[in-house]
Amino acid sequence: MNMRYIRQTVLKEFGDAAQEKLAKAKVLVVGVGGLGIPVLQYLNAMGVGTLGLVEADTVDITNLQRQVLYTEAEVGASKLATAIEKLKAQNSNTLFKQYNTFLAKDNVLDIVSGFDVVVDASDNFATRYLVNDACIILNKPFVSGAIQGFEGQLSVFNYKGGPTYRCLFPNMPSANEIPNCNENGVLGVVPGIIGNLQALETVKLLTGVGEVLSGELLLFNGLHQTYNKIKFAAVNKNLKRTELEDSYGDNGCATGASITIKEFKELVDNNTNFQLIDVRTINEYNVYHIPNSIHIPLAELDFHLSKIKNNTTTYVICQSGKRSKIAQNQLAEKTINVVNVEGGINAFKSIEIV
Ligand SMILES: Nc1ncnc2c1ncn2[C@@H]1O[C@H](COP(=O)(O)OP(=O)(O)OP(=O)(O)O)[C@@H](O)[C@H]1O
Repeated sequence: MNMRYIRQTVLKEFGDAAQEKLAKAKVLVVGVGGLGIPVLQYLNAMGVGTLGLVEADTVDITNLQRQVLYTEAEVGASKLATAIEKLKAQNSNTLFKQYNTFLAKDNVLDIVSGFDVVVDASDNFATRYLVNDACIILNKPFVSGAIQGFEGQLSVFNYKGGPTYRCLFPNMPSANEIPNCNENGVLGVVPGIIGNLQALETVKLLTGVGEVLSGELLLFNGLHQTYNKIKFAAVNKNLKRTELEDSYGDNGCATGASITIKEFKELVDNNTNFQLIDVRTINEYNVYHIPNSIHIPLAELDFHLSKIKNNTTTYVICQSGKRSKIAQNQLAEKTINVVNVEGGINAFKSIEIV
């Protein structure tokens, strides 16, 4: 008998049988932020045998009000490395698989295939649809959580033939339907609540104890302390899929840091030491560019990675902010973290004139 887990194995509904199932389980957690941290801490504490972590972001000062695993001293450090170190100290029996990348179309099937369950703890639609579609192709359930403001949502998708994310939300919202993440506040404790509920659903799903929240969406409102459930049905055409979509757009605002044009302008005006990659075409670059920027057109990015030094903060800019976002995601897949300059040269020129 393993004393470590006695307080849960003593529960007659749980017992040694459920504990053994946890020990054999392999769970992939996508994103080690507000939701991913409580998910990982509890699954690790409770004895899930293998935990996979996908993350390529670094700790930001604005993360600390909700990402409670990280400390002030770790601002700027890799979330993945920092989290793994702490989780290993928490439970040395767990096998950790680390993926220092953002989950993307070209890596999702490889990564997800090694796990029994996926917990989506990311914060953007592109990743949610990607996880959903990969889980359908590979026939894996996934535990989904989402938060905004004082509210959160929770459901388990693709569980034993149950509805998928697309049965509830058939298509990815267009860019102008997605709120700007900078305006997207969240009360620190809310991801803690939803993340813990995701951990609970994962444990139930793995052990067969209790009822899994499949075909139902839990809506949590922190201001009124209400938990409502709505039921939804499977839509046949969404249950089968053999291929990913051609594109999942970019990963929204969450997959990499960005800087407002005002903040960026201050850096330029103060001659702060940084590296700026300009990913526009040569014509655009010749018309106007920020002094000392390094020109690498987006289409040639992969061939010029050696031009990007990794010992300084790197910003990436284009004309309006769209291509630079794509470049940022492309670089993130090569585990190169860059900061996107919001609004690009257009925005830079407009405040230069003011
Ligand atoms: N495709 C992805 N693959 C892996 N991790 C992802 C992916 N998309 C988002 N994430 C990660 O999920 C986490 C979500 O955390 P959270 O919602 O608390 O916000 P954040 O991105 O850390 O902060 P902010 O939104 O304030 O910039 C982030 O650490 C982010 O890097």
